Amino acid sequence: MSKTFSTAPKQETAVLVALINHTQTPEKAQEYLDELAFLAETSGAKTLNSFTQKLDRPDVKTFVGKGKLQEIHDYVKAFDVDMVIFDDDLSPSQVRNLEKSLGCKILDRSLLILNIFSLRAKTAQAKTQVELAQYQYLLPRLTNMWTHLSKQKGGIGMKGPGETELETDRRIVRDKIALLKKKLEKIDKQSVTQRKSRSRMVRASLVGYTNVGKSTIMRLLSKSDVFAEDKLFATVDSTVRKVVIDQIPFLLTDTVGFIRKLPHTLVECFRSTLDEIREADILVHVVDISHPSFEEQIDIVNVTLSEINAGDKPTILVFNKIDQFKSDNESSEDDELNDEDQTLTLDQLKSTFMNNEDGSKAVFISALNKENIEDLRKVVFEDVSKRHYTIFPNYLQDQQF
Ligand SMILES: Nc1nc2c(ncn2[C@@H]2O[C@H](COP(=O)(O)OP(=O)(O)OP(=O)(O)O)[C@@H](O)[C@H]2O)c(=O)[nH]1
Ligand SMILES: [Mg+2]
Repeated sequence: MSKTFSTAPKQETAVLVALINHTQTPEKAQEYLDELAFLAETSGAKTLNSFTQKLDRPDVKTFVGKGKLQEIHDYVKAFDVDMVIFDDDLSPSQVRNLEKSLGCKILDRSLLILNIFSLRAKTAQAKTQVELAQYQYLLPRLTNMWTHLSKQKGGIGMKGPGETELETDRRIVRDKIALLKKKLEKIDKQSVTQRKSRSRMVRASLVGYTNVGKSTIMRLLSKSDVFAEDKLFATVDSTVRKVVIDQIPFLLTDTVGFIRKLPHTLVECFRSTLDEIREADILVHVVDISHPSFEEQIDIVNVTLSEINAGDKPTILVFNKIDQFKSDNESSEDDELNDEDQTLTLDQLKSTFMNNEDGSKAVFISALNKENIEDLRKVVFEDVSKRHYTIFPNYLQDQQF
């Protein structure tokens, strides 16, 4: 967290707001706030403070109650904060009320994630997908904040007689959505053709929560230069590389990471990118074992995989960052207040996950220190070659001609 993206003097400042429901422990709530702060940092904002309120359901008008709102207001004024970021989606009227009461930019979690995606997207496909998701997010919220749109687009004859600005804005956004959808359809057709042309190879996809080390592993396995960074959603486009292990070629895809409360519009718009996962023969599910909530993250990834109909593929579980897991445990042993059997040891975790009844495999590695990478290669290779020989029973003979 200490590394910030830029030291430019004009870095925007933010405060975070989250609700804690009765099922959440204070640790869990803190962790969610840390993740939100990480998202804010990734999009370039500096978090100054965070506010929480114990509430099972957000206040319909202002998300938090009156007293809390006053507290946030006083802080925002005192420190001249640029934006307040809420951990859940806000309704248009909540945004309006909050803007009025707090007098600064109001963002919710989806908007933040969409921002990051738009900063990260590189290919035409990803850019179009994000833009579409942004407009779809915008459409139902076109009440107050975006009326400037029509002013920008004014003068190009869009504004019919008797229409209000808002209606014009809505039409502009709807037209834009239709246009982007058409554009995406065209790009998607091209990628389907591309995927078909390489369908003669086994396909494995790296999947997992964001920032777990997928791109780092991709780089190790394919010896290629894939962008990895300690930021959320470093990868938004999927990257495909041909990998050969023991004469058997296969395709390895690095994909966009998943996260809690991933905006639904985003999942929808990324459908074609997620096709890479859906059409994969094998999933390599990467987990950051040093993260306190790695088990919850596994669940979130599994739920998201089911949502895109990729829930029942043969899967290799790769527990990454074992280097950090050790040091975390060592430091907690020094802590006298630490509840002794709170965390399982690495050995205990290994015996839990390596003896899976469903026959799925687990490997424990450190991509950073290149620990157990040969094991990983072996396990991936076993599954790839099994699959390969089912598709091409005579592969080695064929190769001789
Ligand atoms: N300590 C430790 N750090 C690691 C390990 N593997 C990767 N990292 C770091 O974790 C961060 C995220 O790695 P990435 O490879 O970008 O993760 P990713 O899953 O591709 O992330 P997204 O593309 O953002 O979803 C980087 O700072 C890596 O250097 C590891 O084994 N140990
Ligand atoms: Mg990545």
